[in-house]
Amino acid sequence: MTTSPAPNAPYPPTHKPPAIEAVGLTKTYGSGETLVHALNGVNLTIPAGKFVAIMGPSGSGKSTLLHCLAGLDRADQGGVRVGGMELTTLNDNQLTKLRREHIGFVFQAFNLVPTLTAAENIQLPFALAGKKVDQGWYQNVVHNLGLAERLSHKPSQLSGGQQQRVAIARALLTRPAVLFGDEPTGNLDTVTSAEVLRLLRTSVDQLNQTVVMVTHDPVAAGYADQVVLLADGQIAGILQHPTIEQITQRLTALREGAVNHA
Ligand SMILES: Nc1ncnc2c1ncn2[C@@H]1O[C@H](COP(=O)(O)OP(=O)(O)OP(=O)(O)O)[C@@H](O)[C@H]1O
Repeated sequence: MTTSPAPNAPYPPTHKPPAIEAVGLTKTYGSGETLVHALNGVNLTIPAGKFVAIMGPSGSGKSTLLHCLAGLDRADQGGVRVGGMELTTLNDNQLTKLRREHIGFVFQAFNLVPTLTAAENIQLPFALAGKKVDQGWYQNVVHNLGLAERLSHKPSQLSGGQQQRVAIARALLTRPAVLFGDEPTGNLDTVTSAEVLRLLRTSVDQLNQTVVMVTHDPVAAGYADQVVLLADGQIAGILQHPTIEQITQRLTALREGAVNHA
């Protein structure tokens, strides 16, 4: 016989609070005839220690959602909690501090400092904050991302994939509550892109990182545990461990829907 837990029973020891909880997010741009509902009541929970891809037709609100979740932009209405911290009530200085200390970013452009070595780039946020790097964690990250042999190289001496690995290592070094990627493989060829996606996967599987990535590429999204589909600023579906074919099918249907609505 199975019994239900008491209503206020503590979570089982394996339960982790979600990495992100967004409730009722709305964001509009413009007014009158040019009014656009970029986000139109988005409710989304992202579990900790998972790899999540955000997909949808062009203009569906992916970047707006990512920016609101990452504290880079503010929603007009609704709440966002990241790692248990409520973002919406923070002022600009508090938000900047939270982003610096608790949130990691990887963009399409690698954003490395050309005059610094890979090691210096990875440790730059700590140098700027005057904080000491946890050497054990640094070695762990560098080892897991396969960068040990490249640490004294400058960005110009590294391939695109290696530069993105340095950017990922830099983001992971602060042990962010969430690592956000905005088209992190958008500038990479297919082979290098696969290498970077495998490493993001490794950061989830080996380092217990939560990764949230916007991508247009069903192959990239195929590395994720969960694909969140957006259409017209709303959640249009969530796919758990989808195949590339399933992702492509759903995206095609959403794009056709978007064209029919236009
Ligand atoms: N700063 C802005 N001013 C006015 N409209 C904006 C602004 N930013 C975004 N929008 C509009 O909000 C909607 C959602 O934009 P968003 O960039 O989030 O979509 P997206 O899904 O990331 O698109 P894409 O895949 O083309 O990058 C679009 O209609 C866009 O034109």
